[in-house]
Amino acid sequence: MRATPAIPPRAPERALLDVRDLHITVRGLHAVRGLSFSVRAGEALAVVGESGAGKSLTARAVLGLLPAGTEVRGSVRFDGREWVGAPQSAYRELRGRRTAFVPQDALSVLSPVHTVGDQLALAVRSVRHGSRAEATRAAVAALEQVGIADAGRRARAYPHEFSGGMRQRAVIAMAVINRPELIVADEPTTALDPTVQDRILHLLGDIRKETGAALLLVTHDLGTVAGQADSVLVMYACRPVESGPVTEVFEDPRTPYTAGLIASVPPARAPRGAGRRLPSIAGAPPSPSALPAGCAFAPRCPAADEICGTAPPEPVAAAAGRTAACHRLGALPVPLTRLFEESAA
Ligand SMILES: Nc1ncnc2c1ncn2[C@@H]1O[C@H](COP(=O)(O)OP(=O)(O)OP(=O)(O)O)[C@@H](O)[C@H]1O
Repeated sequence: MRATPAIPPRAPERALLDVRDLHITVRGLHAVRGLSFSVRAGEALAVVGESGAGKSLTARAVLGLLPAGTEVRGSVRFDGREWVGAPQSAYRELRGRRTAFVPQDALSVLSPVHTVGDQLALAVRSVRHGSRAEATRAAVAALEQVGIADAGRRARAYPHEFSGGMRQRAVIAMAVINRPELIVADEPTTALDPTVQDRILHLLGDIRKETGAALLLVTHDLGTVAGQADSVLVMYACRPVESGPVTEVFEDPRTPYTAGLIASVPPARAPRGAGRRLPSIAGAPPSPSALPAGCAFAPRCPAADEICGTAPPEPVAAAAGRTAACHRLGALPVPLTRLFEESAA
């Protein structure tokens, strides 16, 4: 039975961030199509999917950081206020005060000509009254909070004098220094050495819990989601595929795409690539400019049927607090991850 509407109704309990039927068109490319999700105060939501799914555009749309010439339709409400169509001046007020952005590349937000401490102090003074000395003390304390040793001295260094991991720590310090209610992090560790990635992700998770901020975390790596997020939203080729609490989605994925992503996550304790060959999803996602008429995952899906070529599946309620978009819901093998383990054998 498919009685559930395609656009889920607004959450009864008011969400801090509530996105409904978001569409983003960038330079004529319809790159995000009908995305709905919400994040409650203090909650961490991970948005996961392969390259080109539309994750970064979604994260940037929330903060009004989209490139010029981008068209946004739908609704993005932060604390009940509608932001789609708001002027940039309003977004500037929101960013840094109530929300913060952690990008992939720290150098895109740190200025090369000011010391790290001065930049942090400036961030403090842009929203709080107080003396220069107080702002500098807050900057040093924030660097200590993100685990930078000898923070007083380091605050006087320039970004290029920091390692990549330290720069990303400084960006996290900058993001949390004004105690935002929402942190949006777009692949915050992708640019880093793999040995540093886990530490930075854990730092972000710990800091978020300490400050009580909500987190919207964009990642292509489902393996990082388990310890860092409460809920997950899986995207594929511009559209939502599945959403729900992380533990439930991991234990019991409802769509073949999510199952394929889970099957290819290395076992938690094994070093990456060690042991058995991990099954992966054959093929690559389609380009957003050439999506098939039906389900965009059908050409790669071991469970695809004729119905899958008819139209893109709409997300429907799959269980309490969960949605799934698949024409074959209810007619799929259990557990779904077997689909991919068998195809890799
Ligand atoms: N400034 C832009 N100009 C033109 N096309 C863009 C622009 N930004 C994104 N796109 C296109 O929109 C689609 C979605 O991009 P987005 O960056 O949101 O994907 P993603 O899921 O974050 O993938 P990745 O992990 O590779 O960043 C892609 O096809 C991308 O090429």
